[in-house]
Order: sequence, then C-alpha cells, then structure tokens
Amino acid sequence: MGRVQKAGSECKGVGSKRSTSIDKGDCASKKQKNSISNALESNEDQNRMAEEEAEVLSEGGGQSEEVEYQVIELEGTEYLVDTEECLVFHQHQQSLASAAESNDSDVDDNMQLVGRWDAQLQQVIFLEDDIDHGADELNGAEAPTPSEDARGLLTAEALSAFQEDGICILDDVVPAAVVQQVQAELESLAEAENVMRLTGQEDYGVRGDRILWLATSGSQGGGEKEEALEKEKKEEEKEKEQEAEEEDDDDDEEEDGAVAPAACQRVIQLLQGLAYELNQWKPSLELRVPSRCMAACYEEGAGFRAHRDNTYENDNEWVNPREVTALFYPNREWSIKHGGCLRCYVGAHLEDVNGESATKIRDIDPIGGRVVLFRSRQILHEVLPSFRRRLALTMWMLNPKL
Ligand SMILES: O=C(O)CCC(=O)C(=O)O
Ligand SMILES: [Fe+2]
Repeated sequence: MGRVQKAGSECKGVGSKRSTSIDKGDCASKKQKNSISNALESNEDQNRMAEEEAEVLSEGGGQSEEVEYQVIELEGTEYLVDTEECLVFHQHQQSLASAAESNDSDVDDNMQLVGRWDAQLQQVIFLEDDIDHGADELNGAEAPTPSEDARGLLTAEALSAFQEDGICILDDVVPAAVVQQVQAELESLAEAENVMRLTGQEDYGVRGDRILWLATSGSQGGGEKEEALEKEKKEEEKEKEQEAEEEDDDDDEEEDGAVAPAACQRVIQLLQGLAYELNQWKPSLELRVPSRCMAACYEEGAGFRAHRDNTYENDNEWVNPREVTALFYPNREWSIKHGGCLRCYVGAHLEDVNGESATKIRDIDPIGGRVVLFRSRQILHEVLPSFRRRLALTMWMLNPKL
C-alpha cells in the first residue's frame, strides 16, 4: 500500500466545484476485463480466476450504488472527490468534466485513485508509492536463488492451499533462536528514535504501523558484501547523526532505509528461497526478488484497514509489480488475546474493497516463526487492531511482466 504524502503548496486551493453522481454499480468495462486477463495471461489458474472475475464484473456486481462526486480543479487538472469517503480520483484520457456532466456511467473505468481530500486543510493528500513509484521496485530486483532454509517448506499441501485459496501458511520456518534474534533486532529498530516511521496514512485511519525499508544484500550476496554494506551504513549513520546535531530536522517525508541486520537477513534469504521454490513449481511465474524488504511495527491499538497490495487501474496496468506477498512474523508467545490477526478475504471479487463477496475469511495470528504467502493482486486483507506490539517482515515477490 502506498505512502500518503502531503501535497506541496502547489496542490492547495480549490478551483471550480460542482457535484455529480455516478452509478458505481456498473464498473466493469471491456477495458477492465482485458486488463485483468492480459496481466494474468501467463498463469493458467490465474487466468481461470480472471475469467471468473470478469464474469462477475460483467454482471455489474449485482448492485448499483449512487455516489456523490465533487469536481475540484488543481493546477489545471480536474479531480473527482467521492464526497462520502473523501477519495480523490484522477481521470485519464477523456475529459473528466465532460464525462461527469454527461452522467456517463462508464466514468469509473477511467478513474484512478490518487489520494484523499482533507476537508480541514482544503487540500489533496496524494497517495504516492503505489501509483508513481510502484514500478521502481523492479529496479535492482534479481532472479531468486535457492536457500537451505526454504528447501522443502512448500509441501504439496501448502502449494495446493496456495493454488486453491491464494494463501499458504508455513510454521516454524527457522529455529526458535533465529525467531528470537529477529524479534530482538526489530525491537531495537522499533525502540530507536526516528528510525521506524509512520506512513502518513495513520491520520486517515488506514494504517497505524511504523515501517522501515531494509536493504537486502541480494540472494547471492556473501558475508563480505554484507559486512561492506554494514560498514558503509555505519559511516553514513555517523555522518547523519552529526548533521542532525547541527540542524533541527523535522522533515518527516524523507524516505529512510537501513541494511537488514543479520537474523533479518537470514529470514529475507529464506523468503527469497521461497520465491525460487515457487518458480520451480510454476516456471511461468518468473518471480524476482526486490532489493529491499519492509519491517513493520504495530504498536498497541494499531491496525491496517482492508486493502490489496496490488490493484489494477484502467490503462491495462497494475499499480506495481507485486505478485506474491511474503510475510514473516517474529512475535514469540503471541496468543489470540493479543488481536492483530491478518484477516484474509478469500475469494473476494477484485472490485470488492470490504470483503462482502468473500467465500471464506481466514484469520491468521502473527505468531513467531510463521511465514504467510498470498497473492498480492488477489487477496483482500487487513490487520486487525493489535493489543501488543506486533512485528513483521514483508517481502514482495515481483512479476517482471507487470
Ligand atoms: O503484517 C501483516 O500481517 C500484513 C501487513 C500488510 O498488509 C501490508 O503491509 O501491506
Ligand atoms: Fe498488505
């Protein structure tokens, strides 16, 4: 899910405003259907799912809902604001205003979510990562190599669950001592001042976790490379500390990163190894592994509202190359009373954003030593509020064809 970044001053100010209502029920254009099936072309089971989705979409989801939009103009570009949810859309190709005025029910086909409207500040808070920088994730991505830890984890049972539901759960993937070490490493990053940062989406009740991007040393990276990166990082940190002392830096939009500490690195290599195993299972996946992974920390009370890690937009494009989401939890002694489960809406239609159409709901506790894999384009999921600090490492396995 993308970072929400505050718009610069050029985005303030509202031009012409008018209201229009659009029938959201009929949101399945031929273009959308093509976009789904094109992107899923290389994979048989995904193709089957896409066809099923297209069928459902072509029936218009069975319900029709009137949505009130307001048109705002910023820097000569018009945007539609869903007045109820304050979601801001940009429309491609045809003129947004003329489509809105003609009450064209296909208007949704050309709409792309770009941000949220902050009524108090009277400005658009633009969504950033997914839309503009999603493709960057492929920069520095590599073909995965095998890992000893990953070998044998994807049993026939796990693969059939992944095939059927788009999710699989693997437990006790590393020795307890490694789980403990990952937890300690992430705890210390979480405790360090200003290292793990809120995403900006907390203000909107979307997500409350703090995150940090961890650079991986690459699946083929030996210890030497790691050490060199570590050294480089330490030097950089020293320099940064000095700079920070000199100036009072309050720029919280700057993106930070760190090199993955040792035990995290081992788990990352395991996740990369799982990408290798998935490629062995289905070579048409051609999964690549990224140069960075995400560490996340949910403090007490934090959660992450229902979303998908990848979604399609209307120009035959997916917003990013994420194909499989791989999570590792280091939370030892986690129990159901701590909340914070990963809720997955299995079978939810692609246009369903709250899980109403799910055929099954899977609540997965983030217990120490557990890996969860799920299809990023398919699985609607959320993190329910956690009653204890909840840590996670996430790697997105990438599809170079997206
Ligand atoms: O931590 C989890 O279980 C899932 C987090 C998530 O959905 C995300 O970061 O996109
Ligand atoms: Fe997610």
